[in-house]
Amino acid sequence: MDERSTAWAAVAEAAREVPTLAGLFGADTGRAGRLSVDVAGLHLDVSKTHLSPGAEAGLAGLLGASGFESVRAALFSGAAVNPSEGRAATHAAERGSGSGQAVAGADTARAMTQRLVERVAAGAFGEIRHILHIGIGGSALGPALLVDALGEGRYDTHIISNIDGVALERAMRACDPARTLVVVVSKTFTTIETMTNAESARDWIGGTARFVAVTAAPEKAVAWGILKENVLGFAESVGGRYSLWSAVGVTAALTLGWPAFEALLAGARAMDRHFETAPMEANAPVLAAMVDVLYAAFLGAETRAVFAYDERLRLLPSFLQQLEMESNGKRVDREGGALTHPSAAITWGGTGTDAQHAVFQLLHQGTHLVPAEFVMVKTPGHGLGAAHHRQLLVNAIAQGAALMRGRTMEEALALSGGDAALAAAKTFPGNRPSSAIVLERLDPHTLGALVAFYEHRTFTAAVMLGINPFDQWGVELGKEMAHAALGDGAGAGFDASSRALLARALTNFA
Ligand SMILES: O=P(O)(O)OC[C@H]1O[C@](O)(CO)[C@@H](O)[C@@H]1O
Repeated sequence: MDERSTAWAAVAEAAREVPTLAGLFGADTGRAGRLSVDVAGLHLDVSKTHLSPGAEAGLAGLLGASGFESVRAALFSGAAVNPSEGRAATHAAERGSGSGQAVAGADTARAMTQRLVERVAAGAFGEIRHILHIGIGGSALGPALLVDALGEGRYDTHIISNIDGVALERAMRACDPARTLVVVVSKTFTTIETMTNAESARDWIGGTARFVAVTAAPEKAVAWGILKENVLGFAESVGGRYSLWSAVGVTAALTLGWPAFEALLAGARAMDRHFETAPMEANAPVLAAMVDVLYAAFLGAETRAVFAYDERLRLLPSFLQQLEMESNGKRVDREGGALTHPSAAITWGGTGTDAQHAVFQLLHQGTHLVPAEFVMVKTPGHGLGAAHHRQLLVNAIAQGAALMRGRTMEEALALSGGDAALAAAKTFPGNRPSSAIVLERLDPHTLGALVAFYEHRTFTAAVMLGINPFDQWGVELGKEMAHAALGDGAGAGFDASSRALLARALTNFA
């Protein structure tokens, strides 16, 4: 057996004997403190998970056997960590972390982005009241998270992604075309949804004078009609789902102001430093990744659920779905060999307390194992008084406590007047895992740290799983087949069912 296989087998062995959560706390009175980390305004607590001392040691061994320290150094130095595309992954350089040429390139690109923000404020595009951001996937989800989380800004900002014209039409109705700046964000500048929406926006405005492009293919944006001075570039080595730190963040920088954008980058840099230097047992992204891999690859959890107990973070679950599933939803390893173990879990979630009244039944009493994550913010985002926020936070914490504690049959019988069937329905198995993240406050700095935490957690899990988190070949086939069917209108290469569906669905467009 090679070193990685041996380390993998050691984790599997530790996972076979993992104690209950109550047992883990009983054996270690310092567990809550030992498995909590404070960094950059973020408190992480993974103590209510089955990360036993044996599993933690095994996973640390797996990281060592997977060359974690050298891959992490390669990430920050700008070396090619994305083998299937032969590229570096320079998102940390975009916020000024690490070394190598990418950091200097990112500094220059950032200065151009700042200049654009200043030009808009100085009236270079006339009086701007609305921003219409057009992009999809990584070219929309990050900016949308930032703008939604950090509240009302200087402009009325709309972020449009879907090809369904309903989305764009609704935004158009809310905006005055004469006072709208359109920001078209597409790394490739070929994505069909984005280009179709951009064309409709161009028709609506009647030209491209108030258009800005953000792309790794600036020549395509210019050929499309956007003035060269309004085109912001970013490097090919910045993946879409990791791109909000680059010029892709310009909509957030415009809406929230440049100092806020700088604070976002500074928060992420603080997390970068922690990730690079903190010891494994006190390294927040590493600990969280160990938990993720333990459940997904060793304990059979097919999903993990993230609940934002804060309305301002309601887009966090959808942002994380792309970050985690597009990064780590792979079936081959870095060398192209078939994975012999599960890759990442399916990420899903919602907001609390809403989700308690919708999906928590399954978490508490269903037959699936679902590690839950509760994300909270200490300070409220409203001025309505303490009752709202107190209830919000207490509910999040009570859910985690209830998942772990459960309710025994004896306790349930006492509540059911001895009715055994009712008592069975009222019994909770408990021993169900959760982790908690508490932010000191929600501001650009802590949000930057939070997003960088999730990026590094995803990367660390990929290292343990042996996969490349920076490519996304799995999105190509469906795109290609849609392209072919748009060309011939009949789906010549499709199966019989899909051809019949095409014929039925497209009768209005013959
Ligand atoms: O920025 P682009 O090139 O328009 O791509 C948008 C998104 O499409 C994807 O390639 C997936 O289809 C994502 O990875 C990316 O974020």
